[in-house]
Amino acid sequence: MIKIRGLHHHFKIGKKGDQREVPVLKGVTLEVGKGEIVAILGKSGSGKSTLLHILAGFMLPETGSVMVNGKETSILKEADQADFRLENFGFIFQNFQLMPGLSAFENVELPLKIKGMDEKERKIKVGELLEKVGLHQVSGHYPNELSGGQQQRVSIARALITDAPIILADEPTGSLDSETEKEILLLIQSLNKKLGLTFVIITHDEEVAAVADRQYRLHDGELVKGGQRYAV
Ligand SMILES: Nc1ncnc2c1ncn2[C@@H]1O[C@H](COP(=O)(O)OP(=O)(O)OP(=O)(O)O)[C@@H](O)[C@H]1O
Repeated sequence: MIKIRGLHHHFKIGKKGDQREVPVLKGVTLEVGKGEIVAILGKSGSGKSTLLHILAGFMLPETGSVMVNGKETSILKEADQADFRLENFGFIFQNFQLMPGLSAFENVELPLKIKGMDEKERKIKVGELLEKVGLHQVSGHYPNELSGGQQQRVSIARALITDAPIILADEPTGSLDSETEKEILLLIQSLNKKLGLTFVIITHDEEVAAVADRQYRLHDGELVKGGQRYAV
């Protein structure tokens, strides 16, 4: 499903004329199969977000190859990247990134509107998904009327609504207390099992990474394998 080969990336820092190159990824190779949960651990600044941004096509790698569903994404044109991303990836962020002026229902509905799905079909699809993630009773609430865990459930539903097969999660429980973290990790595990979704989770938290089938650690620009799965 995902095949990353020999990924190198550096950033240039400092003022023009006095710039320094900082290597962040130094030959990252990773394969993720359909229906797997893979966690990428790493300290702050180790390059986790950089790797995720390259995987999602927000950034081009300096060298290396990123294949998603058999397609080399680094050669796609910018407009095609956006379509490819919408079709293949759903995103979950630490700070939820919900639209404050839209209800839970409308936040989840938005990607379908963008895709041009008709209203009747949208209402049915969103209603079913909100039920699956346990939010049907608060579907009319605005983000500021929801708890952190409920907001993250909305953002998970929004990530799933377009039927993208791969969910990229960036510190998905980073803003939540430990009880709510467990709930969200259980939801991720159950969606993985029931819907066969593939998850790539980046985190600095060992407990979050422990829900994954495989864990890797980004260290000195390279991925090191380690860790074992446990049930929450
Ligand atoms: N646009 C940029 N320009 C210059 N340097 C950058 C840029 N983006 C990231 N970096 C540097 O690259 C390194 C990796 O950053 P990255 O955000 O990928 O790390 P991270 O592991 O996701 O960190 P965190 O856990 O704190 O979010 C850091 O040293 C950072 O300062």
